[in-house]
Formats: sequence, C-alpha cells, structure tokens
Amino acid sequence: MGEVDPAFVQADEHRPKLKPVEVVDEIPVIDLSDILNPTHKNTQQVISDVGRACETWGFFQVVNHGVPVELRRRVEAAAKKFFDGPLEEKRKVKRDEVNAMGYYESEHTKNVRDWKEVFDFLVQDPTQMPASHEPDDKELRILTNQWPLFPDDFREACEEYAREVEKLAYKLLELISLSLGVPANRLNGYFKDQTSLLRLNHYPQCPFPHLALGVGRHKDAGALTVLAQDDVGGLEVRRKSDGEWIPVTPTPDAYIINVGDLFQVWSNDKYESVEHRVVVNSTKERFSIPFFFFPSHNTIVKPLEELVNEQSPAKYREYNWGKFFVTRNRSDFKKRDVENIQIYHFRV
Ligand SMILES: O=C(O)CCC(=O)C(=O)O
Ligand SMILES: [Fe+2]
Repeated sequence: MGEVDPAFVQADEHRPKLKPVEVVDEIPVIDLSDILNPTHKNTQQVISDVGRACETWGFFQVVNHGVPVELRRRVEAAAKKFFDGPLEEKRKVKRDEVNAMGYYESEHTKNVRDWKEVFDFLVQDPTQMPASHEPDDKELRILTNQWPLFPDDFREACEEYAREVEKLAYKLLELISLSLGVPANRLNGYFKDQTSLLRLNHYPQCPFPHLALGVGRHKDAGALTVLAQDDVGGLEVRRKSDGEWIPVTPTPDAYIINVGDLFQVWSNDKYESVEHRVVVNSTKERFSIPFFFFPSHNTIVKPLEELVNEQSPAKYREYNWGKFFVTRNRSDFKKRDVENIQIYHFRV
C-alpha cells in the first residue's frame, strides 16, 4: 500500500465512520412532475414540501425534474473518458492562478487535500469576476473556459447538459422563493450575469478511506446546488437535529438539491446551508456532477427585506458575492494559515 501522504489525512474527529449509521428518516424525495406539466395540479403541495425539506434538512432530492436522461448519460460518459485519459491531455487544460477553469487534482477543503480530481467550467462563458479579493480593488477579470480535445464530444455534451440543468436550477430558485412567501421571480434578477459553475468530480478508489475524504466537510457558498451522483454513494449530510452524518442513498437519475449560504442569508437563517462531505471507498471509484448556481459578481447579499422586521431583525450585514467567492477560492491551491471566509463573519 505504501506510505499514506499526510496531506490527505483528516484530523481524528473528522474521519468517516465507514459503517454508516442506520438511517431512519431519509432525505425527502420530491416529485416535480406536477410543477413541470402545464396543469399545475399540486403546486402548493410541492412548494410546501420544498419549504419543509429546506428547513429540516437543507437537502432534498428531485425526480421527474425535466433534465433529459440521455444528456446526463452523455456527459457522464464523456467525464469518465476524460478522467480515464492520459494525464498529459488533462494537464493541457490544467487550471492555474490566472485561469480558474479546467482540470485540477489538488483541491484542499479546510486545509486537508481532497481525494479527487475535478474539471470545472463556467455556465456562462465568458464570466466576469473581481480581479482580487481586496475590498477596494474594483478591477474585474474575465474568466473563460478551457476545453480538452479528447474525448471529441466532451465540450458539446458539457454545454448542452449545462443548459438543461440551468433550467432546473431556475425552477428550484422559484419554488424555494415561493416557499419563503416571496414572489417566484424575486431573486431571478441577481442571476442575469450568473457566475455559475459546473463541476465534474472523479473520486478514484482510495487505499485509506478511513483516513481521507473525497471532499472534506463544507457548506456550499452559492444559492443552491443541483448534484448528479452515480450509484456508488458517498455523499453524507450533517443532520440538523443531532449532528450525525447521514449518507444520501443514490436514487437512480434523481438530483440532489441543497440550499447554500446565499439562501441562508436571504432567508435570514430560516433555511440553513448544511454541512456535507464525501466519503471515498477502497473498491469503487465514484463520479458526481454538481451545478453550483451562483449570481452575478456584483450581487449584494443580505436578508430579504420582506423577511425582516422589528421582531426579527436582519442577522447579517450585506456582502458582495464576487468578493466572497474570490476570497473563498484563494485557499484552493495551497494550505493557508487563516480560516477561510464564512458567512458567519457577516453576522450582526
Ligand atoms: O460529490 C458529491 O457528492 C458532492 C460534492 C460537493 O459537495 C461539492 O463539490 O461541493
Ligand atoms: Fe458541496
């Protein structure tokens, strides 16, 4: 087995229990067919199910979501071919400190290296982002995608898939808004120049799954995440009621949805952004594809006015999404001594 590279080793208290806990209350599965079909029979029921799931778990799964399954298969196949391909091909599209998109295999979450390799691309190409995390630096940087030439349908499969998942993301944005009692399109304007990312994740087999994680515990910073996982399993969600790590059992062709930090702030803590992590395994590799739904870089994030009043005042000071994002991503390349930026730094 050889030496275990200490960069991957989690502190004792964060190591996974490889025997999962017995799961009694599963993460809710919500059927969207009533929303997507024009008769809209049970819209109210779906909205209240979504609201309850966001409050109780911060996570839910959706089925009959409208994303064509053939498209998902195509992008899954393209991802597998790309990751299985020669390292020199992957290195041709390696990301660096200037070009943040592309391939990389050395991400750190909370200063411990993740057991994974990744390909990132922008849903909107090009995308504007602040050039630096410095609050007074107003300069912008244009981010663009880089595409591998192998496999040859990789780019097309990725781009078509992104367009379909984006539709689902908007649908969910609207449902979650309605569940908070604000108009369906209350948040849509923030996404006009979205900074959303699509990520292909490959978690190779790991000889020491009791010590490492595919992704260390974290909260997603964006509005919501639409995640496709394969049938291997490995995603675990921190149950709000008792802090226990609960595995999300793969449901074929479903998407796993979670609300991120932006919804926690917009909802003034009604919907919490819940911690999750990925456990790896010694016999099977795993693939997953998250779509991170991010607003435009200049979005000012603060609790929605409709949801605050004298009795329940705003719990957060406003912050700028682009600066938050750029600050967060400074830690991707190397270990840093300071704690990464978190929304609780903006708590009043
Ligand atoms: O691979 C997964 O199941 C989840 C990955 C994840 O949480 C992330 O990339 O933010
Ligand atoms: Fe995540």
